[in-house]
Amino acid sequence: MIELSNVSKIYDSGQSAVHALRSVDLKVAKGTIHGVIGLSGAGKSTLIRCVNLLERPSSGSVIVDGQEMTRLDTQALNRARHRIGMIFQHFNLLTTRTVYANVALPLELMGIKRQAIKARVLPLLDMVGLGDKAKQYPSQLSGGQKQRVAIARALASKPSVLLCDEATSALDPQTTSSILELLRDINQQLGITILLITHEMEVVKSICHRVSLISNGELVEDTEVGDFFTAPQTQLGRDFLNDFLQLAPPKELLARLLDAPSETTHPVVRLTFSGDTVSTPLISRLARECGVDVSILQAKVESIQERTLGLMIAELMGGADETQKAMDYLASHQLDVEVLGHVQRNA
Ligand SMILES: Nc1ncnc2c1ncn2[C@@H]1O[C@H](COP(=O)(O)OP(=O)(O)OP(=O)(O)O)[C@@H](O)[C@H]1O
Repeated sequence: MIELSNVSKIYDSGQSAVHALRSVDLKVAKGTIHGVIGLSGAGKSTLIRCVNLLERPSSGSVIVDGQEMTRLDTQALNRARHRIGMIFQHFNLLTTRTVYANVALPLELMGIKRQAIKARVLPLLDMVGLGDKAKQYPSQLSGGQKQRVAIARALASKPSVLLCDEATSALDPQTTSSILELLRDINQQLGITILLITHEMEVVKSICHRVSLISNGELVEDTEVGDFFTAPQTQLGRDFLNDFLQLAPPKELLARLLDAPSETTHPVVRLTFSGDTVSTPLISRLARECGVDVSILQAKVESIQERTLGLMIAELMGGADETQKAMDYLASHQLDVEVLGHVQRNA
């Protein structure tokens, strides 16, 4: 549905060039919700704007719905953009137009007749839950309602793709959930493919099927959401996950964490359980079968879509042989084990 191949974008702002995207390959399957997550300045907005050519890539290919976007002339590009709706963080509504007139605008620009516009706009307003707000102006609406108007406007030209540029970043958590629910309904009921960018893991967790992680203009992970939450492949992915789960070692522990083991230290590990391992009594077996004591420093269980994820930070207390046996035991039970460091015994 959307296929970016080898896309690079360099902003040449006179004195210095900024490499905002570096050889990005991205495929978004038809009918899916695909999230792109990354830190500020990573290149998320540039990436999503390259899909409808609001930004023209410096090189590479952008195919949407079978069409190579970079080769279209202005008229053909305008037509192609009718099939690609977009919503923004700050809604971008026209303040002097009513809700109805905002949603009608793209249809007016397409030269559609008044009656046909009415027949399209009113059901759209009903769909986004604003059937009674047609005559109001944006200034009379809440942030969530404004985003609903923007969604209705984006859907007016019956797009097959919806691009969401930080669509919930300006909203409070409750309003965010209701907008995400609306996006999920649009995906499921209308079969619209959604590409969204966000810096919030909650957004990815709530509605995305697949997620890509962007760092410094490069896509560094591209995976199913369940896999990203249970076994991120990069340190940045792990940092996002830990921030989201708020499962970082306590400051007091960090202060005494040593990089290298010695005869007088115990390892401190972060264990990630997923699938069947969540419900297996591994820790008590670990103690029994390997002869170590396990001191649990932090633990959490999360539901990520259909999957359950357990996380734990624990100190494995025992002699060198016992702790090695314990590490082998954990590894053999498909747990993700990360050694965070080592602490002095009895410290
Ligand atoms: N028009 C521009 N001219 C020059 N540099 C730009 C332009 N737009 C973006 N950049 C630079 O490109 C890089 C990527 O920016 P981009 O806005 O795509 O990142 P982002 O991940 O969306 O960030 P944020 O989450 O803060 O919006 C940044 O270094 C940014 O300063």
